[in-house]
Amino acid sequence: MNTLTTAGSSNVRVRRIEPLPSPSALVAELPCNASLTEHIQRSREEVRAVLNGLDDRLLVVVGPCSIHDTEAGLEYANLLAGAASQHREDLLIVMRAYFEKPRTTIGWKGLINDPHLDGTHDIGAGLRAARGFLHNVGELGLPVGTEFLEPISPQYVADLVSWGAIGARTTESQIHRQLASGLSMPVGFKNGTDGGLSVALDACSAAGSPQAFLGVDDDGSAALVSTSGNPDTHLILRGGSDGPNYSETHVAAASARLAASGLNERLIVDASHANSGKDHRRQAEVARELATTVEHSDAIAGVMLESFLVEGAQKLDVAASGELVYGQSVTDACMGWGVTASVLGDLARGSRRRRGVVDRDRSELSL
Ligand SMILES: O=C[C@H](O)[C@H](O)COP(=O)(O)O
Ligand SMILES: C=C(OP(=O)(O)O)C(=O)O
Repeated sequence: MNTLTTAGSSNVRVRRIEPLPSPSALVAELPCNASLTEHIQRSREEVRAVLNGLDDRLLVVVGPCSIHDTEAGLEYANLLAGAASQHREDLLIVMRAYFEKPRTTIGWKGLINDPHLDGTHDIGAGLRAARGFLHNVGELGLPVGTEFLEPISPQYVADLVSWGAIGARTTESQIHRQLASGLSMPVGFKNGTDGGLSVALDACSAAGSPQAFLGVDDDGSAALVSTSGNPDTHLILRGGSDGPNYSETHVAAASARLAASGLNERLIVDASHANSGKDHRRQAEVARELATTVEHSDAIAGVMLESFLVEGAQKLDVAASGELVYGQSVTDACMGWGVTASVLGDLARGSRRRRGVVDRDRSELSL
């Protein structure tokens, strides 16, 4: 149903306006039951404790650049749940499940915006698919992290999310800082695409403060939203057009700036994006370097990795209905599962050494 009014000077360039289900209607279809609620609350607390240094594990946010096929995403989630359990003493693993993609210019904007990958933009189905996916991954006992891009979509899915990110292209946006101030989970801000840290530091301060802004309520009606501020904001280093920023020197300098600004000096390092030049092979090398840095850097609370079942990326042409390779990214290139499993092992070893736990591999070797 098109509810567009074109009278006079309004909506001159709008083609259609179609109603969507309200957040409360979608939540009622797929409610967050008591055990899921308990899991989400507990995992948010765990993420918070790691970020604040109260839990000495390393947070690892790992998963596809974007979820475009929920079946392949769930197969990946099952593998990751196994790794999360294997490394639970050393790593707090959160699955990266991104449904909204910020684009440099144009391109597929993610499962919520275009779930059929064909330019039909069935956002109602996209919201339902994203919520269903989060529900299924939550049932596996795996916490999920996502990027929040649209200011309205969190009302449909945020109750199932344990960690949130604001991307490099929106960290400077007041709308996204306001949104983060009201989100119920810890939220990381990426540094700017130019590599600048100031925008992310400003974002952490703004999102940590109470805000009042325009939003929607659970019934989808326009509403004034007043927030208390998010005390769990933090920085994510993702490199920039001025080069990577994952080295120990970069991390120490960023941490010192955070401390000087009265912000959490512990941060997350993204091994992908401008820290790897979007090259999945380079990403694995960066991640292994980070595993070594972690051993003697308390500033690194977490690491982000882009990983899927099959390595690399494939081109998505929304106009052509070509076959897609199952389990391979349609946005940025990802590490394949085999390399990911080995990188997780290295990160677990780095975390274990930082925690001062005797490394069995090493002590056995020295016997
Ligand atoms: O992580 C994803 C991409 O890096 C980001 O969405 C920008 O992608 P683009 O430059 O291909 O549009
Ligand atoms: C878009 C992303 O990253 P960035 O904002 O750092 O480009 C992402 O993590 O998917």
